Amino acid sequence: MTSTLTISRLTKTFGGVRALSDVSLRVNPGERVALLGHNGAGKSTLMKVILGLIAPDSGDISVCGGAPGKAQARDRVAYLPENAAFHSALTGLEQVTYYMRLRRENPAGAMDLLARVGLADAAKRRIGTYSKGMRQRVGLAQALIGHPSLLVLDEPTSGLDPVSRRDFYELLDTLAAEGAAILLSSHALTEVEARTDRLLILSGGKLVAEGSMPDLRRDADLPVAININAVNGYASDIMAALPNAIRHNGALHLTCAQDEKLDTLARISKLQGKVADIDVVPPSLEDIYSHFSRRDGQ
Ligand SMILES: Nc1ncnc2c1ncn2[C@@H]1O[C@H](COP(=O)(O)OP(=O)(O)OP(=O)(O)O)[C@@H](O)[C@H]1O
Repeated sequence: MTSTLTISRLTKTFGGVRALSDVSLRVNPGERVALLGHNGAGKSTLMKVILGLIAPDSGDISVCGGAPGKAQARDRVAYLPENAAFHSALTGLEQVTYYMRLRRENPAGAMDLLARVGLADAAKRRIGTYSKGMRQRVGLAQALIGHPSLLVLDEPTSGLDPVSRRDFYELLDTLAAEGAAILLSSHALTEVEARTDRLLILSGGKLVAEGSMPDLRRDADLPVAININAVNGYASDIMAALPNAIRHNGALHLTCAQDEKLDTLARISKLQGKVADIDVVPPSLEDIYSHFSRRDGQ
């Protein structure tokens, strides 16, 4: 399959700051890919390079088969900035109509685009009266002009309520099912885990991890926590059988490597009658993300 976006060994330096260092990645048609990373990790710089707004120092990049910023790429790429600004006196319909004209598209399709993002009823209201979620939808309608093959979305759901977020991702699902490639940056781990196909983690300008959440969980290989509630009077017996266990707030806790989990559970099950209950707590998304996005000194 030909990738919609192919980046190979991309490097970008600002003065002495290495914003991107040897970054390689692909995004295929129909794929929803999340770009994660701490503040200053290089996400916006990567998006600006993809859009052709800034030139890399070195590396190769192909956007929809063309060079970033050139006509072939620009015709097929859409960008939604985190805080898209609109003229508050224009209606949603006027805004989208105006941008359709700029892109030499037939403006008769403006209402259909607004309907697609759930703004048909508010299309003739001034944007100044719209909520943040509604303004974000205008931005998305604008981004959808001309059926883009690649959508680059900078924190598209920040500030949206849960229902607006769900609607937003449902629309992205439809676009991906139609073949669009989607690259979105986000700090909302739970939502991107559920709603994207693949995660890319940038840290200090380097791509430090890539894959689905199960892939990252396996690669991180973080310890599993096990909490044990002892039957009254048996905590010491359990601690003697499980030397790694520590007592905290009346419960017993231990951690073990992923590949020791079944052995550890087998040892606990032999303590039947002494154990009232156990909880097995896998590493959280935040643990896995912090593991990969750790910076020096943090
Ligand atoms: N025009 C510029 N001049 C100098 N340094 C810059 C410039 N643009 C970005 N940088 C630096 O490059 C690094 C990456 O910045 P970038 O904005 O790409 O990070 P980010 O991951 O988008 O961060 P955030 O989540 O805060 O938006 C940072 O150290 C930033 O200060």
